[in-house]
Amino acid sequence: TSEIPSDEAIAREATLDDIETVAARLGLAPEDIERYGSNKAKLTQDAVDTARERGRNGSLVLVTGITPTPKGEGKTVISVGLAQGLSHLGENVAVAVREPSLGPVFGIKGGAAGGGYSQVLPMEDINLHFTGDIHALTAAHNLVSAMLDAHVHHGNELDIDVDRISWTRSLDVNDRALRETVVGLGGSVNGPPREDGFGITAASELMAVLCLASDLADLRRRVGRIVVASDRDGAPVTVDDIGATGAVSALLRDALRPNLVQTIEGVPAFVHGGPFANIAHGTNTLVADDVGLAYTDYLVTEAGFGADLGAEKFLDIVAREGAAPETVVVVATVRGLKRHGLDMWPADFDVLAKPDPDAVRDGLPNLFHHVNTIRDFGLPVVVAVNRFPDDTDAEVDAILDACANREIPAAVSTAHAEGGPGAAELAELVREQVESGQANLRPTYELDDSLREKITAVATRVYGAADVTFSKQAEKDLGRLAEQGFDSLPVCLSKTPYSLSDDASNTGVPTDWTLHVRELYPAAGAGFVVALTGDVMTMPGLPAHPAALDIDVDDDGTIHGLF
Ligand SMILES: Nc1ncnc2c1ncn2[C@@H]1O[C@H](COP(=O)(O)OP(=O)(O)O)[C@@H](O)[C@H]1O
Ligand SMILES: O=COP(=O)(O)O
Ligand SMILES: [Mg+2]
Repeated sequence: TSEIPSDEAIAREATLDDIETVAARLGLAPEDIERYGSNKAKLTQDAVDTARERGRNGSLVLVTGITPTPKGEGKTVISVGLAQGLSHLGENVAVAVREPSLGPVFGIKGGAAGGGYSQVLPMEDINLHFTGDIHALTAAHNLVSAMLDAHVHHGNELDIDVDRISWTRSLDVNDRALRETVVGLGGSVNGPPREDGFGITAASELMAVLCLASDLADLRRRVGRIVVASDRDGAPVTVDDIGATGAVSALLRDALRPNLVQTIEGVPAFVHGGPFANIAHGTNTLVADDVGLAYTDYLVTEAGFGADLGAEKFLDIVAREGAAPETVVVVATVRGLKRHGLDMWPADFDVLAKPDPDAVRDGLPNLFHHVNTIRDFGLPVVVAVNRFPDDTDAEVDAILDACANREIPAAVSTAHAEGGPGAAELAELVREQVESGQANLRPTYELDDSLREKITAVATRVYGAADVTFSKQAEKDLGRLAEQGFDSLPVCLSKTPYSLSDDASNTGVPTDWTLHVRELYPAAGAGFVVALTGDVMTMPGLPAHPAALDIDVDDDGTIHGLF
């Protein structure tokens, strides 16, 4: 067992700088921030506008990873640790990560604020209510639902087909009981009854819109374009059509401004936006990246799950409008590679804790698949071996030796246990790769490719699929999307994160497999088409022993059990 105190104990021991001191490290004056207490702030609109004028001077470093276990392999920890490591090298640096969703906080994964001596603080605030952005998104999302049902109730002038309302409701909770619901029961005063359901707020298209909008005017245009239903002629009905655009934009006005906090070592941290990468595009807001790049020389940011999900979506969707990375860090862990080497699903963490260098070696093909994917995008890669306390030298060396044999720059990080100094070697390697100037991003597909070609390109070149099949429903969707002019949008594939394929039990690098696309729908506001594969759900469920069982608060207000 590791002798490192719990994340919560470390967070409680930490002394935080006043948020104005942190802002000053970015060259921001007190009037550039709106304080939310002494350790949190939002940037003012003026500060965001000034950042836009300054342009993206800094270099973006994207952190991704191998195909993970359900506990995650440490991308957020490495993102924070690397930013602290670069700061120790004297670099002007910030980190940008997503805001944790209450779903995983009370579910399996816990918070997403990093961990150990590489976490962003104040951890409790960030993991719970923070500055209210996710609450605002939930309210805005459900206002659209309420106005949609009210429109149907009061005469349905738009002739909305109640059996083809694609906009379900949202809550920031893991609750499988809400996946399929019926609303409008109780007679005509409440009706008409219809099938509905809930997705987790992280999966709401409003979350994606918040993360991709460049400013309030752009957010408003995107909100208005969101397709919420079809009418009885099959034509799309949008948020504009039901008149909800203004109210929704008003609810999201403050949420659009980036949140500023700090890492445990005082490095400025933007925590803003929170889409997951299996059911959405999985990276923080474009605004936070732009502000971070305007005020620093290095901005470290993370894309969710493995490189086949968050990184592919960052590079093929976000980087088309936002900044492209100068270097990509692929995080590998002994436990994550062992799981592949042992062909293990579900992950048994007791077995994974047992030293087994051979199993680590047998799992390496998964790491090299992701390294090759990033190199195919035209970007330099650095492998970060995120060392856990019980990892043995033999297991760590198995990874380092194999990287050395393939001339892949790699470094061990002990940033979880030691903070920035634990990522010094990693920071040196990353700085070298950034300064090499070799980055030359080339996306997986062109926007004028058909949706079918785009999906096939991602499936074969990034996932390693041999072929792609489209269900009858998906074939119909392809036709309708082309008719409605959505063919020129990028694609956002919704897939299990636990396998390169659409079947979580396929570990390592599956070969000779076919990706099954079952349905597609337009995220016209976010500006991409979502393709559903396998049985990925937009509303996760709680496990038998959810983290919530171990969370409590003392009478003096001290919260326990968050991690
Ligand atoms: N080196 C490490 N030692 C111990 N725990 C770690 C280490 N790296 C990550 N963790 C823990 O593992 C979990 C997943 O880490 P996280 O950075 O959130 O992964 P990801 O962002 O890839 O999902 C978190 O609870 C984190 O505190
Ligand atoms: O979207 C998932 O993000 P993590 O991989 O950081 O949990
Ligand atoms: Mg993370």
